[in-house]
Amino acid sequence: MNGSAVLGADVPRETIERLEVYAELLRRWNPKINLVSPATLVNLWTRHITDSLQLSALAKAEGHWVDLGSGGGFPGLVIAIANADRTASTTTLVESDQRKATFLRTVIRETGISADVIGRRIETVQHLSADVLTARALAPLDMLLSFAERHRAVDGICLFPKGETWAEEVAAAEVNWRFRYEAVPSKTNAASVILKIGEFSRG
Ligand SMILES: C[S@@+](CC[C@H](N)C(=O)[O-])C[C@H]1O[C@@H](n2cnc3c(N)ncnc32)[C@H](O)[C@@H]1O
Repeated sequence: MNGSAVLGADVPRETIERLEVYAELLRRWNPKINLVSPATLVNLWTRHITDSLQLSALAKAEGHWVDLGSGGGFPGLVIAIANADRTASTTTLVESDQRKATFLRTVIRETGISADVIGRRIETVQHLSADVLTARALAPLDMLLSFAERHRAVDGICLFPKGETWAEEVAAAEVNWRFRYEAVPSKTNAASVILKIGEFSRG
């Protein structure tokens, strides 16, 4: 299946072409470094690419987008590709596994986009001043908020895709944090949501 068949007319041709380059590289590298579960490759365009792309509609493109624990690039690299032609948008991907960081840099080079890859642990990276902070399948919400406390800009927002146990994660995080959230229904999985969190504090 190719990108235009899944994404449709709303997505610019240049974006689809870059995503197709990315998808091809991912299929080639995956047997060596397991970027995504091999069983999900058959649904790569919905399970990973569309799942990531839906986040770009939930915040303004301008500003600094930071994706933590990017792995094979979901959602951060897909968002960087979607925002590639917007000059006021920058992207940083944080991934401590050096082979995966090398993969991310390869996709950035081959697609001709610009994005920074930091190949270190989130806890050791200097404040990144993220206007939009994303992380998928990285850690429970309680820990994600600790990471966000370190890296979010004043007035920055968090977008965290979460699966069917999202309400339990919210309840567990409320033990240590005060926050309001919006649970935006996922377009790719009826049981999943994207947690959108603005202000939060320890409490
Ligand atoms: C389960 S994978 C998810 C990858 C990707 N976000 C996705 O949804 O496909 C988690 C990734 O986070 C990275 N990671 C875990 N802890 C990290 C840390 N403290 N700092 C930086 N990267 C980390 C791992 O190396 C791994 O690639």
